[in-house]
Amino acid sequence: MKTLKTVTLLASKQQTTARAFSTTTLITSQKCPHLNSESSSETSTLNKQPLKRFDEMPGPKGLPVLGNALELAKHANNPVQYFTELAAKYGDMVRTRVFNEKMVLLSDPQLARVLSREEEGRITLKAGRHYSLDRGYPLIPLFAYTHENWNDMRQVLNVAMKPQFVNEIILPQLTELNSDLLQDIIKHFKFDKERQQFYIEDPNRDVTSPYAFGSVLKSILGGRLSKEKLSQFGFTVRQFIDDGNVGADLITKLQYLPQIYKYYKTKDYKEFERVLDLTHTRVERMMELYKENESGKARLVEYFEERAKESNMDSKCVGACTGALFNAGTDVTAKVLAILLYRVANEKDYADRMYEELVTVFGEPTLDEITSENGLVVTSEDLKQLRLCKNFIDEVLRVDHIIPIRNTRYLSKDIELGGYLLEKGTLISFLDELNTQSKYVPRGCEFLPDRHEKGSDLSEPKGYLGPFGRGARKCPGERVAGIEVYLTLINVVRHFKLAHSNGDQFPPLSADKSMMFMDASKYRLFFTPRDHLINHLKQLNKYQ
Ligand code: HEM
Repeated sequence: MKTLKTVTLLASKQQTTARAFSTTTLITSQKCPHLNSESSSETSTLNKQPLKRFDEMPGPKGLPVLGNALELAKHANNPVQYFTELAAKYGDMVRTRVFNEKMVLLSDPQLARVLSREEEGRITLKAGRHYSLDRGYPLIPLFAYTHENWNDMRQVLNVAMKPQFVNEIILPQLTELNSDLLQDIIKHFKFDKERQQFYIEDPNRDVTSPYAFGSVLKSILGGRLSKEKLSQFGFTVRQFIDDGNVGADLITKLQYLPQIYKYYKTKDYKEFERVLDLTHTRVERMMELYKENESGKARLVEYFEERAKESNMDSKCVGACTGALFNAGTDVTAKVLAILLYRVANEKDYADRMYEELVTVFGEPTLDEITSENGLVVTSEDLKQLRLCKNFIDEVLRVDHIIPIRNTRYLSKDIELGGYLLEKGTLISFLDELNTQSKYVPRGCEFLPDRHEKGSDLSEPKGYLGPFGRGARKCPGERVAGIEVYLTLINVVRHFKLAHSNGDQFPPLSADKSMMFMDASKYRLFFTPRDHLINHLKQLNKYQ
């Protein structure tokens, strides 16, 4: 059952309304031009209307004491569908309650943006906190309470977000992985004789996961996943990712169960401890193996160290932040990249146009991009010229977002939001799903990259919450992820034509515990190599 951190509830309804005009933080949203009047989300204080209370917000009827606990528990395996139904029925702000803990489901992306920027409160992952304190490890922001000093550690993570580091570190490091990515794709090719095309059994597992892992490694530690280094790891990339996923599932499960593990190590907690110990040792091992910067180019770890020193933090903090970035940055990006490939396969006209754009910027594709040590050299000047590719990526991130319930904030103070007074301790989650989004974005359910052209009639209204969030808690890996997405798109489109097994329809995403993903066992992804590769693939005996 999903229960949330216990909150101290405020006083009576009368007190609440009386305070409504005084001590709260005002959070408003611009009125969306595509929004009908019924679902307007401007705060009523602008019209000097009294603020409404949480209980006045539309939402499913709850039971005495339990609130909506049973309903939420019933849908725990598919919360996205349930929350989408709630949003369709009750509107942009839906209230639910688990015992005395208040939750709001917010579907207005502009209000979500303002909230993300204004509110720094976030739920604490309790099992991770307990584990770190038990082991004497520093608390990463996800494990710290909002009232604690989480910001010093967060400033270390934020080093990865500095705009100047895209040009100085992230892109120069990641462009060197271009040929590895293409070689890895080819390595996993199987030939479908009937279709006379190649396919990859599981693009996420086989290609995009190792690439996402390797990209975090390269940008932070400047290292490559060479055979020699891998043999010294003592673990495989797959094991790192799989154990990370086990840890993520268990931390979510333990969050919603009584914290018995504080007194007695339950089976789940022991397993959680085991995988976290493994991750910890593995990150330490990688930091040791790549202590010397083998790339000869700037890398992030030195800047993490510098930032940590400024706040008098020791090297353990740098290790903890590096671990957090590996954990948070691999699985999610791998899933996004796999979906991107299916989109390229689905949008054939766009893929052709992107190919032309890439030829204009980089020239005709060559075999050397696959066989040379680093592959195609991509600079930030090149990226600036890739307008179609940029629009395509923006649309993939808008339409195919894999975390539809996200940017959750745990109110650290009372606020006014969308005409309501919401009390400290309320949990607000943003639901970003096409049906709800299409109230704000013209033809929002359609995949139309050109909407991201400046001045397009179909553009998202200004002030939208992007896929990585905003404010102090936004994703610190945004720039690393952004470059990974670009480079994957560039390399794949230059060398292959893609198709999938679901005809003209984009294959529907599946849901696992908290994320959406493309299920490759249901929908196959096919590759047709461009002409310059055919001999190479014949020499590799791939056509059998
Ligand atoms: C396309 C891929 C990615 C998407 C869509 C994504 C999205 C997000 C979102 C929505 C959040 C929560 C933000 C909030 O609460 O407002 C987040 C947090 C986070 N992301 Fe990402 N992310 C991606 C890739 C990455 C990468 C590559 C890294 C590491 C290099 C990373 C590291 C993190 C970390 C460490 C946090 C937690 C930050 C904290 O504790 O304050 N992410 N991400």
